[in-house]
Amino acid sequence: MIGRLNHVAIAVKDIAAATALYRDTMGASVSEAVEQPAHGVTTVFINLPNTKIELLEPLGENSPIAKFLERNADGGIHHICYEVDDILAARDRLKAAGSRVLGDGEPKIGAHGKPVLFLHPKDFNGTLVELEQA
Ligand SMILES: CC[C@@H](C(=O)O)C(=O)SCCNC(=O)CCNC(=O)[C@H](O)C(C)(C)COP(=O)(O)OP(=O)(O)OC[C@H]1O[C@@H](n2cnc3c(N)ncnc32)[C@H](O)[C@@H]1OP(=O)(O)O
Ligand SMILES: [Co+2]
Repeated sequence: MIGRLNHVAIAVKDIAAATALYRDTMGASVSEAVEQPAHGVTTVFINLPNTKIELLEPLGENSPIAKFLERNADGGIHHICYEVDDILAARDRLKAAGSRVLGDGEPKIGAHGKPVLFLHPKDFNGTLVELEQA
């Protein structure tokens, strides 16, 4: 069911500094910072030859990454995102298997303009999983 690795997300307190680190020190190609108010984060994508790194900085008062950054003061790997062909079919299969789909269970439009869903980290070996429709 799951396909390509779309991105690995890293939560950071200072996205400008993290972007400069990847661009200037690591020599990577980086996107502009984009506010994602529906998700409570600002994103920057680091484009690698085989996948992407998504930098996340909290946006607004109820950011879903705020507690994570309280617990991980230096930042850290926050989630991994797999592509699926049919997100509703994937959701229903996962729910039937007992996995918890976060939020109201309905896909939101993600950073790439495509539907996304999140799965509880406690159901996936301590890793928050995002699904994005390919
Ligand atoms: C830009 C759009 C999109 C894209 O297109 O790429 C994005 O990536 S948006 C990214 C941000 N959005 C989200 O993360 C949405 C889904 N997340 C959530 O609903 C919540 O963050 C959460 C995963 C339910 C966690 O909620 P929170 O209130 O922060 O923590 P809890 O105290 O409820 O945590 C319970 C339990 O889970 C552990 N945990 C929390 N976050 C993570 C994580 N990222 N990775 C691994 N484990 C995590 C936490 O430590 C708790 O464990 P215990 O202490 O053992 O109970
Ligand atoms: Co993501």
